Amino acid sequence: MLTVAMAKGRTLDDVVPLWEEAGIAYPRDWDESRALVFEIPWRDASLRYLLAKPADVPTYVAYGVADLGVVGNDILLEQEREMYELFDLGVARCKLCVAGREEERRHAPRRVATKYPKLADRYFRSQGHQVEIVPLAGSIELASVIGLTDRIFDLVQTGETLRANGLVVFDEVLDISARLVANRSSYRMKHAEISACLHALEAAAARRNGHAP
Ligand SMILES: Nc1ncnc2c1ncn2[C@@H]1O[C@H](COP(=O)(O)OP(=O)(O)OP(=O)(O)O)[C@@H](O)[C@H]1O
Ligand SMILES: O=P(O)(O)OC[C@H]1O[C@H](OP(=O)(O)OP(=O)(O)O)[C@H](O)[C@@H]1O
Repeated sequence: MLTVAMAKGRTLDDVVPLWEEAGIAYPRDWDESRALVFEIPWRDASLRYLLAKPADVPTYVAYGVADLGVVGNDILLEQEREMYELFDLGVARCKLCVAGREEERRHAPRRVATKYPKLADRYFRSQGHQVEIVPLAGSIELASVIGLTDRIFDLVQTGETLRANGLVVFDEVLDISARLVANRSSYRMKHAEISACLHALEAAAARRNGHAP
């Protein structure tokens, strides 16, 4: 049995087609169901999926209740838990950016709203700025719109949320995408099953990129 902690929401939506192309079994009804654990046979073993909030996926993997996890590198980098990152799935792509109101651009940053306090602090220090971090749980743009902060440090995909709120990107900091991660001891103890998953995903991703068997 291999247990996979999957980040629900946008990550899951983008990962499912790749899972399908890789031929890895998954429950077709996990969208409609309120259940959080699903078990399904795959090859000569079985896969158990845990549907978790993205920010909780590293916890399940680090504690070893999940052997594998699927989650964005934004969360992995912010949490820095001990685990192996096996593969960049290349989906659920977006960018971690610094943004704000255009008129703030010429002023040095002082206050920054974000869901990623550690990454934001590290980034602004690397730029020679010591800023006050204002941690928020969501709708980060609001902080800049109403002038609570002069910068936000947040994910941008289409740019629609920024445009709708009169904000602009000041700097693109990191490329984000969904990653396959493994618990360290699972990686040793369940190497064959994990490799089977990994190789199926690598082959599917290579076919997508047009260089593949
Ligand atoms: N446009 C995007 N905005 C936010 N996250 C994105 C975007 N595109 C991909 N992602 C990935 O999806 C993850 C967030 O997914 P999602 O927004 O479904 O969960 P959440 O932050 O827990 O939100 P909620 O609390 O609204 O359910 C991010 O960590 C990131 O890796
Ligand atoms: O560039 P876009 O395509 O507009 O996407 C970016 C927006 O999506 C995310 O928010 P989400 O919808 O997850 O809500 P949240 O801010 O409450 O987490 C992110 O935090 C941005 O606000």
